[in-house]
Amino acid sequence: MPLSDSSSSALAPDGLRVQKARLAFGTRVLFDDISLSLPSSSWSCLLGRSGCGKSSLLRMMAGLEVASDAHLSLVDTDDHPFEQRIAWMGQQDLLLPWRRVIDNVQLGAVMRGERHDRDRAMSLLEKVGLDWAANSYPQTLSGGERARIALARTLFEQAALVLMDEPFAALDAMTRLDIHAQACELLSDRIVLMVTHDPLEALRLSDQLLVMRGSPARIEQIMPPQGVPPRDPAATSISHHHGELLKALMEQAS
Ligand SMILES: Nc1ncnc2c1ncn2[C@@H]1O[C@H](COP(=O)(O)OP(=O)(O)OP(=O)(O)O)[C@@H](O)[C@H]1O
Repeated sequence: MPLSDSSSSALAPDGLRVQKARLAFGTRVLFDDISLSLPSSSWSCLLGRSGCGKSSLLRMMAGLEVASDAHLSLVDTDDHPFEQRIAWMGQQDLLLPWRRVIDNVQLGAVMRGERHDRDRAMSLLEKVGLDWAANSYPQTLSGGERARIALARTLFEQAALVLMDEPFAALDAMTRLDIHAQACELLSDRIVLMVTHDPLEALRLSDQLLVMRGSPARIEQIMPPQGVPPRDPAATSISHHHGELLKALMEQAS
């Protein structure tokens, strides 16, 4: 069975751009006039020091209220506002403990009062290797299994843009490597922007490596290692880039 969920391909734009992003809390300007391009079918990782505004930028892209002085525009390659559904995956899996796994996968549709699509939810559970757990409750599953259910739920949304805020941070290193490979394949036809604190994760997954730094912050692109994600974490190119990336993260932008 092919892993990627082709039902979303028709929704995918050629690319997206964030324009004129600004965030200030009173006189503290976190960023101003930030622009960012997200190519189609690409995975971008956003890194930066704690508190520079990464999660806030993601939340603003998701259309969430962050501050009164916060705005950006999210447009497609024809400069039209991007108004399709956006999927969100965060560090907390937010699975409802009183609902079975299969119902958690379909939660978005349930909340919107849409028709349930049990077959599709089941097929996504199969893709993440958890069809056997469809009728279980989330608390009976491991952290890694719960993360894969959250991934299936994200895929169920059929959103062209997937925003991820440290979705794998709570997982142990080996589980993280497994889920990287699966997420990379399953989300290959989406535009993914992921905030992470883990340089290795970013080097493994990124088509586009973005570092947010400075005050007010700006976003700089760093060349990702050669090869197609998910890259082998033991590859020498990864260890070489790891040092470079850490250096970039530690440097204070002028
Ligand atoms: N409502 C608020 N009022 C004032 N300051 C706020 C508010 N919400 C967030 N901030 C500040 O904005 C800054 C950016 O927060 P944000 O969570 O976006 O940073 P981050 O780069 O994602 O950090 P981390 O990597 O630690 O998660 C932080 O210094 C935070 O304290």
